Amino acid sequence: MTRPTPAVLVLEDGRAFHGTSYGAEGETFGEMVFATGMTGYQETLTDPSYHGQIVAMTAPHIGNTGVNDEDPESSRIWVAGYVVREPARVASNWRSRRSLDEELRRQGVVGIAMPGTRALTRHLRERGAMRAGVFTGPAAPVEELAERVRTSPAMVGADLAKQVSTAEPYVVPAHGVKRFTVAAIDLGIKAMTPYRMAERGCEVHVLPATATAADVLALDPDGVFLSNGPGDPAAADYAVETLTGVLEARRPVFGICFGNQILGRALGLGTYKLRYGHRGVNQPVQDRRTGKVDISAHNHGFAVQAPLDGPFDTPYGRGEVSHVNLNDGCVEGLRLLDYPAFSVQYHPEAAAGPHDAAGLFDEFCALMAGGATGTKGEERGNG
Ligand SMILES: NC(=O)CC[C@H](N)C(=O)O
Repeated sequence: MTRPTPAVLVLEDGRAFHGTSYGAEGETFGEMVFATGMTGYQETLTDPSYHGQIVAMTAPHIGNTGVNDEDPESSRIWVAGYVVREPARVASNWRSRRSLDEELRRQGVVGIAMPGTRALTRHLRERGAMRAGVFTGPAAPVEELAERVRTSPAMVGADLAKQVSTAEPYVVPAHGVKRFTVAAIDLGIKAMTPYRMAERGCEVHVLPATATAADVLALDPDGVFLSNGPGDPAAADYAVETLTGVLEARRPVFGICFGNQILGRALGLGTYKLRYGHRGVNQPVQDRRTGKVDISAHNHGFAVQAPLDGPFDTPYGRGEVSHVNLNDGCVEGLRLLDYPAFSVQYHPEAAAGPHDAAGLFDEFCALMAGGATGTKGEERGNG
């Protein structure tokens, strides 16, 4: 039997974890984060929001159901590196086409299987997300590797949305009768998001991250959607500028995750880096208006800073924090009170699940139907 190739994960603070190579061999650098979903590793790997991050799975056994051709959220794996405790030796599922190990190799994704995923998670929880590197094969001294990690790019200030966005616009047709035209700005969009809108009769025009407000408005959309995406929202001024143009044209707006942060910025709010972020499928989020709690899918390392004690002024009338996270109290949603726009920091498209928040897509459709708010009609009436 051939011996497995050794691998080491080195954090920027010098802590190292030893294991064996999983997936492609080589070396990789990125921000070290952990994801707590027990299911949905394919959706995690292919979520463009993970671009630039090395993801450790806290679920101890990964790869059990192999890799299928239906669940990817984009055309490729985006994680910079992958860390698991114990890879499944057998992939078994009726949809499985190949093993996860094979898929990681096929796509050149460097990973490590190591016993210390729990210690790693506790370390990140105490010290916060930090840069890391995975190195396979005969290892150089850890201090030397840590020094290389410390010279790799940091997540704060990173403008990554443009790197994952579609180069060309494309259209996802409405299922059945078309009710709305949606312009969706792809900052790192997941496949399930336009699908959820198409299911509700939206014809979704997906536009590159650098689309201008003029590009968006040229479609005469009933509503504008801002997607999730990787990187620091403070570095995406172009998206804020586009959204500002859209808000000035008074079109209904819905944003998810990065989109929530961009809406926050367009309203004049700041964003900040969370200590270690939320990545998983069981985060409790409370709707402050109804008190209802949704269990929801998350993947964010930044959050919006907004007043929690009541409505605040924005250039478009009053705004409020619509949702908060019950684990750490951070802002999970924004809503304008005098304008049809809202956003959430989490993932109602539920890929992977849960589906508690799916109704938010219906809320967007209700805003676009616009009877009550009538903003598009108003604008047209005035023009
Ligand atoms: N999934 C996302 O859209 C993530 C948004 C942003 N990159 C963050 O980490 O907070």
